[in-house]
Amino acid sequence: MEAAVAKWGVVVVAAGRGTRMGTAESKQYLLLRDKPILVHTLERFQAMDDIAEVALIVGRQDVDRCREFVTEYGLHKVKQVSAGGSERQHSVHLGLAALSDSVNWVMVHDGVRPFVTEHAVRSCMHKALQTEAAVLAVPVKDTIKQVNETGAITATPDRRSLWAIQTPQAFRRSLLQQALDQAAADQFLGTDDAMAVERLGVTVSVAEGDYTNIKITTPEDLPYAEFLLASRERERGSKS
Ligand SMILES: Nc1ccn([C@@H]2O[C@H](COP(=O)(O)OP(=O)(O)OP(=O)(O)O)[C@@H](O)[C@H]2O)c(=O)n1
Ligand SMILES: C[C@](O)(CO)[C@H](O)COP(=O)(O)O
Repeated sequence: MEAAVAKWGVVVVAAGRGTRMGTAESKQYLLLRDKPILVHTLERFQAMDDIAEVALIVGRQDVDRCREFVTEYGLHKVKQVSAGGSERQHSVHLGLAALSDSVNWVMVHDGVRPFVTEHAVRSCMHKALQTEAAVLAVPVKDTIKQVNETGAITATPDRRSLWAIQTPQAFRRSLLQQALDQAAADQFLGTDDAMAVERLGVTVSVAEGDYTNIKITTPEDLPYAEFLLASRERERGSKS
């Protein structure tokens, strides 16, 4: 039997409130130089030939302005802009349902990770095609301690086995669908997409990414994001 051709879709989740950022405007709409953070993120996938379509999941109150961004910034791979759920995992579940039926491989990406590189996305896609499920990650640089509610250290896991997990997270679509359906049925909530797949007993692989693929989360991330943007522009300028 002939192997089905991979058709990739991306679910970009941006329906969070950005509580840890603490700004009146949700963090995904804060301007990084001249454009909202979310637009920078969408442009990463817009530029990749092997991405067929993007489903963008945002807060219900932001659907209209995001549809306007799609037109204003020429983000024609964004085929769907729809409302998310109360938790990230619910937003991912809704995004998966919004992709065209013909999409058979999927990546999930945080709308607030605008510095992911094409090289890193490709290595995640490649690893997923080999193994069914893969996430970008970097080895942790600090020593990590487990601390109890009284503030006492209870364990120091071996750092050599610890990785900080990022997005994109890439899966055969049917596998992620099964995992999220099961998680919903069991009322299981994970903090990333891989957790739903792991609990099915399926191995999720790691593709090594970059430390610069930050999730813009707290106020001190903003000046670093400006710095990263300026560095990327300098790099592009020196290549052209
Ligand atoms: N119900 C939710 C919650 C989060 N997200 C998205 O998931 C990504 C990663 O989440 P996080 O950084 O935690 O964003 P927020 O939930 O917005 O932040 P906070 O936890 O500080 O409120 C973000 O792009 C966020 O918009 C989402 O689509 N739907
Ligand atoms: C999916 C994720 O970005 C991987 O690091 C992260 O777990 C999202 O978590 P958050 O609690 O929504 O910040």
